[in-house]
Amino acid sequence: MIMVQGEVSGKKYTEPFSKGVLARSLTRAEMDPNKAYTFASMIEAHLKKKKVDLITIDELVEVVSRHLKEEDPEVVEKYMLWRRIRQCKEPLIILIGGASGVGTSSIAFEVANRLGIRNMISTDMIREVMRKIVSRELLPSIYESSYTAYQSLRIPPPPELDEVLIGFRDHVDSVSIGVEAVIERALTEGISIVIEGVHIVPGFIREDLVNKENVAMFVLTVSDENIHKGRFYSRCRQMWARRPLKRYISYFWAIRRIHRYIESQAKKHNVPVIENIDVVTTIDSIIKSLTKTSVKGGREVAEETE
Ligand SMILES: Nc1ncnc2c1ncn2[C@@H]1O[C@H](COP(=O)(O)OP(=O)(O)O)[C@@H](O)[C@H]1O
Ligand SMILES: O=C(O)[C@@H](COP(=O)(O)O)OP(=O)(O)O
Repeated sequence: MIMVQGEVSGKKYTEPFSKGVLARSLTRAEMDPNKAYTFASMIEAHLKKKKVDLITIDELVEVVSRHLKEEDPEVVEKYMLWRRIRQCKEPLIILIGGASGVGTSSIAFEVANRLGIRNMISTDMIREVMRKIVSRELLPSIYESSYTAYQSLRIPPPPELDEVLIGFRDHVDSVSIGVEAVIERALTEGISIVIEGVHIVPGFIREDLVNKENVAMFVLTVSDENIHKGRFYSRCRQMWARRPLKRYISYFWAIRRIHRYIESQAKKHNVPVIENIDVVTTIDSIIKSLTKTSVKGGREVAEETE
């Protein structure tokens, strides 16, 4: 049997070589699942032929990338990027924001999947919990949607100010307290997590949290209004969708204003803005950006995920 030796927090461990585990990491680098399994079997055969009975993870990665270079040069680049992110000692907290409908939940799911992160929460859920704790009288804006929050303002803003944005800011300001609590808990427990939704707005979450090396924020945009509108149609087509299309379409004008505001906040706070047209391109830019910024130095693995 071939044993693989890894290291967690300075402690060495060994486990049997698994074609399934290797194949899964290759599919995360976008290799076709069937091909990934065949490739993993080929690596196993190669190690057996070389009479290897113990191999370190680093050596295994070297063997895999050497063979991958011949097989599929594109996958090797993605595989190495994925490895670098996994080599971070700290938990990874990924925040994905954007106006309703730009694709934060779809992209968060894909990113979590690609990185093997098992925890994901939407800010809508955080808001829902907060609604059970705080009364409507005390905090009326969180009982609204982000794009209708302006209707709950107790004192109408002066006419020169945009009431939609005043309402939105109020709404996000409150939900951000819940978002901060989730980030703090994840940091304390050492849990990697993806948090997504319209309440992830640059400038609203405490700086001491967002400035941490292992906390990364992204803002998604869809510049073309028609494409953005189309996303509501595609979302509501799903059989289980319970969100009324009419509501999003009738407030689409407000959602677009919020879209512009979130984008401007991202630019002001140097948060990467990613145009979410093609899912694969969006995910690739998030993963690339993560290796450049939040995972500085490529440190030793905290294998939470496998
Ligand atoms: N890059 C993309 N290309 C095509 N459709 C997308 C893309 N991102 C999201 N969608 C689709 O757009 C709709 C809205 O996406 P969703 O993730 O629910 O948005 P949000 O969570 O930001 O409101 C869904 O039907 C989703 O499948
Ligand atoms: O407040 C909001 O803008 C949306 C955000 O949800 P997503 O569209 O981003 O999933 O929630 P709603 O109140 O419509 O359920």
